Amino acid sequence: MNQSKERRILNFVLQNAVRGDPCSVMETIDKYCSEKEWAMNVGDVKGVILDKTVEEINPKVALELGTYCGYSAVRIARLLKAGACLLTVEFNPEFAAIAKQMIEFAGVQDKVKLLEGPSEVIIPQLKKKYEVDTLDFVFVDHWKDRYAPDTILLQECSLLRKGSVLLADNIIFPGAPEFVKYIRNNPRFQCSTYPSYLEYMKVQDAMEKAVFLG
Ligand SMILES: O=C(CSCCNC(=O)c1cc(-c2ccc(F)cc2)cc(O)c1O)c1ccc(O)c(O)c1
Ligand SMILES: [Mg+2]
Repeated sequence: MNQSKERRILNFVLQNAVRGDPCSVMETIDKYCSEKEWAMNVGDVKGVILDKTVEEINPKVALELGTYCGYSAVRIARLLKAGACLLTVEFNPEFAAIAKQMIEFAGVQDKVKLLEGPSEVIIPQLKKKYEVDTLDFVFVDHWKDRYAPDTILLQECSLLRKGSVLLADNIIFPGAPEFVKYIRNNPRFQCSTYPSYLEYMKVQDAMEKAVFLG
């Protein structure tokens, strides 16, 4: 049976990156996806915006919606301080299996908990099943029509506290118009937009940062 693109990306990392070196894993994925096969990782350009946001917040508890191959989970986890953790949610079992191996190869598995299932099922479980109190940082990068409902769900589940930061990918391309309309018109969020480019392409994209005001 022919391999999936995600399996080809993982194999390229296993054969070319340095085990235990998150930067090597990120660089190797970026090399493959810019030279061989495009894939929907946040990538090296928007990745710098993600890095700066994580470094500014220095989260103890971070959530990622949309793991895919684990690129941004590795990117975020490498910046987490001792005792901090990233919970990352992936709906697709094939992607989750790839991401698990990618996270382990990068050596960040002790900081990352990969949760497999739909975000609308996982989010309501975070407090009781995964012992989360509130989230310091949320990277939103899953199905674009889930951004708004899941932001509402995070609030309904009391998972946000004054100062919690959401960072949403792809608000220009593919776009998340319902989310942008919801978050920018919501007085409980302080929003800022970071223009950038779609991963590995000369196509405009942007990230939206939203600080929950409580
Ligand atoms: O992860 C998923 C679904 S797949 C990843 C979503 N991401 C995208 O669709 C995505 C797409 C593009 C893109 C696609 C086609 C183009 F022509 C150009 C760009 C770029 C990105 O940066 C992306 O992030 C998930 C769904 C439900 C859950 O409940 C859950 O927990 C997880
Ligand atoms: Mg994305």
